[in-house]
Amino acid sequence: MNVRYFKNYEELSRYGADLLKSSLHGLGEPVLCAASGHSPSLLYHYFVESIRGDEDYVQKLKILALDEWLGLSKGDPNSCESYLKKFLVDPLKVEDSRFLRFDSDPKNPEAECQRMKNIVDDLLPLDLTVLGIGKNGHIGFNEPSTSLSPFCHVTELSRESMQHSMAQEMDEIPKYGITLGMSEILNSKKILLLVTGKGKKDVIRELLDGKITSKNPSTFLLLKNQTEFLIDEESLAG
Ligand SMILES: O=C(O)[C@H](O)[C@@H](O)[C@H](O)[C@H](O)COP(=O)(O)O
Repeated sequence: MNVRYFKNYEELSRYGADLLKSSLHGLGEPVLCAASGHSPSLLYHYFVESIRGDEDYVQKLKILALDEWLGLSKGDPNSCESYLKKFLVDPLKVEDSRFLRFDSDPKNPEAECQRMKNIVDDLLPLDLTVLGIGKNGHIGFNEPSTSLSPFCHVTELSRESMQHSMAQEMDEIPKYGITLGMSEILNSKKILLLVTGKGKKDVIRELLDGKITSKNPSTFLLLKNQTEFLIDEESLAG
């Protein structure tokens, strides 16, 4: 288990951004699968700063959205699509065709899952996936349950997800999300799990205990040697 501890969010983000840059550098057409939310925001900022001038790198980069809130109208500022545009796609000027994301308001959500599954299948294995961890141990919108889904799927959001900071400004909080599944996430050459933020102490302890359980989906990352667990010590306190 590759665990690295940091004093705070700032140090974790700087380290993560360097790791992201060095892991993707030199690859033909690097695919970055990207979470939204608080955990990766500063990391994305440092990553963008470090590669902004490198046209060659940026032109080849593909950004794949990890998940999306279902039912938000197109362009909703609180969507994962808008978040990734703000933090990665726009500042790096990634071409629209290289930004692969879910439609937050599809007519047929199951067909949307299949569309994204086909896209992901063509990209596998993903070069690098950046994840945050939910207060209940979710990764993407793979919520704790008796069973987990391997591929893109529609998921009923947990109370913790509906109370997520991204949901607080929404006119109406969605009850469902759409997300890459566990197999697709684990089919990344490298994974960075960013462990930062309050209210996660218990799920982190469970993860560090080293047992795998669908009640804490993040523990499945223990199956993957190429996962780097970057832990902000403040998150262990509360
Ligand atoms: O936002 C996302 O793309 C993910 O669906 C979600 O799994 C998130 O990474 C965690 O809920 C942690 O969120 P914070 O980083 O905001 O604590």
